[in-house]
Amino acid sequence: MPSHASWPVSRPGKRASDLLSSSLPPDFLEDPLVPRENAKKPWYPCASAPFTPMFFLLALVVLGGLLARFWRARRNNAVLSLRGPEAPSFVFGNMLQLQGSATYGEHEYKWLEEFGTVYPVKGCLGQTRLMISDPEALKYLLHNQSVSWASTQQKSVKMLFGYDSLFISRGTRHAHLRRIMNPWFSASSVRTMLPIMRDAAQRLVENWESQGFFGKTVDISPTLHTASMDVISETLLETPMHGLEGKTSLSQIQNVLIDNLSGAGNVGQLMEAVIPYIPDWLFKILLRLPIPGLGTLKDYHRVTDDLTMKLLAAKRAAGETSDRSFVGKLASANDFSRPWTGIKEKDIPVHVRSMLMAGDRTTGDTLSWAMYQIARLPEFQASLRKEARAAQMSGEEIDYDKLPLLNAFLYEILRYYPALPLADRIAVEDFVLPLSKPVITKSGASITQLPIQKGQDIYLALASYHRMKSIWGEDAHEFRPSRWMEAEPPGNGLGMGQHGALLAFLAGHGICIGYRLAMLNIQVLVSTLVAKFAFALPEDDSVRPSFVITLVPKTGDGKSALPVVVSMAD
Ligand code: HEM
Repeated sequence: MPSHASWPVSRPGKRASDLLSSSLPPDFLEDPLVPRENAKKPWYPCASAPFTPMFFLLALVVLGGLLARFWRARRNNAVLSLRGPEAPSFVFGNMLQLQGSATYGEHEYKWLEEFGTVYPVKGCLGQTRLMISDPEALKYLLHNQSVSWASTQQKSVKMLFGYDSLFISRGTRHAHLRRIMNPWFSASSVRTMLPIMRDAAQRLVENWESQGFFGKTVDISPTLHTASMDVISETLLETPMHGLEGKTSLSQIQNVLIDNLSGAGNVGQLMEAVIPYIPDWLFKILLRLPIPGLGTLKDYHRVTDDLTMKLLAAKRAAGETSDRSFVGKLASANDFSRPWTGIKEKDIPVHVRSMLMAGDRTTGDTLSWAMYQIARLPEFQASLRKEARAAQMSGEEIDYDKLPLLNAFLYEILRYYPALPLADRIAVEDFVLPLSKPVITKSGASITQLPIQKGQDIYLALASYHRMKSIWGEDAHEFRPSRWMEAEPPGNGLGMGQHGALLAFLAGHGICIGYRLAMLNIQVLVSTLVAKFAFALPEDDSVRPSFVITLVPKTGDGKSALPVVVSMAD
């Protein structure tokens, strides 16, 4: 088993305290990654006298909510008639098997074979969650408004980004925000970002060359994340962040935030079950308490508010507030004639943060998995290199969508390692879910549709859906890019995703707004790196996908890392 101390890590820059550079507000923390509160202080609010009533109030609210939910769920609930896995414990239900297994899918893919595409699993504290990978059912949920983001996710979004985020807006407000933002994410607009992407790819090459780790086993994941994030932040904020040079790295600050949120392990699982019962007003008060970790969140808000507002002020001074930039588009949305129209100036940073965060780990992890599979498949790597070099040497502008091997490979990466394997939802009304094929209940009855009650917790099981043999073939559990090079992409005609039946970017009204930007960013980085360098897996490779909200590469010792052997390609 490799020890971490033995691999050089492809660090984008210097020390943690150097993460934020001169482009940030001068009063910004010396080191935002170090919580400012004394770490020895108890973190729980009831530890000091003034918080005691607050803690008991919170406990009462949560207990009441859990009991009411439990009682409602028992009433004539068709979901309970379905077969599903036994829960190893009441406290954690099946959640540790689902989200905490060393290799993501260890249990889930077996359940898919045993219980089919619609089955209940147990959440924490007796909750029932419905796992759905049936294509008809998914299509229904993606194109209707019967479900919304689950309450815990909504609260996390409000806390991380702010209250007007695209993620949690619904109906006419959601459609309005998409109308304002869609043009910036269109194919023609994303093409104008190519120079920034090429520049980031070139700087990544130089960074690796200057670190001189060729021939060694190196954890390349940090620099891959930083390079992709440099692109996203520069395109959104029109300011070079130079994360690769060790200056401002929003990616690293965001990583600390996400790690704080997702690294709570078993406690985090329980919190997820409890948070929905905390009313918004109480949640807002809790966010004001001196809880360690919230300092980093406040600093992140301060930095992103400041960067956005400075950019806006510069645009105003230059009379450019309605230009084609992202912030320009938001600033010119000033028609407040209807309740759902317009974007208030104070909310512009909310949308910037939503994009920065949404594009961060998703892009970085997808890129990391691409480099992992390139290292794993030497022959395929050689063909990919040939294609990339031929395109570079053609002397013409590269159309990355026209590189057949690269695109087949990336679609397979997105299928095999969907950045979001589980999308959390909650039913906001009673409805009847259509199913593409009958499901057999515990009593042996065959049903072709399933009544769902308002309040039902649901997982859109995207990773399971991507492993369904009926769509992807008998070899659905194999990584095989050539499936995307057949006459028609797999699942074409099912009317599911934006390419074949792929749901890595979801579909319907909530389809990932940034998928073109993400694809081009990854295409440019992968083809630049594979043209220049050769990659191989170390002999003791133990990398596996692990669930940390997204699918993160982790080594056998549980560390987030992607160790590969890098050398100059012939
Ligand atoms: C490979 C990279 C990416 C993947 C796999 C990905 C995947 C997804 C998925 C699955 C969703 C739906 C989440 C849900 O509803 O539960 C989503 C939504 C979203 N993504 Fe991405 N994403 C990627 C990159 C990006 C980038 C680069 C941006 C922006 C810069 C972005 C912005 C968003 C936004 C704003 C939403 C919410 C859309 C809405 O609700 O209307 N994503 N993404």
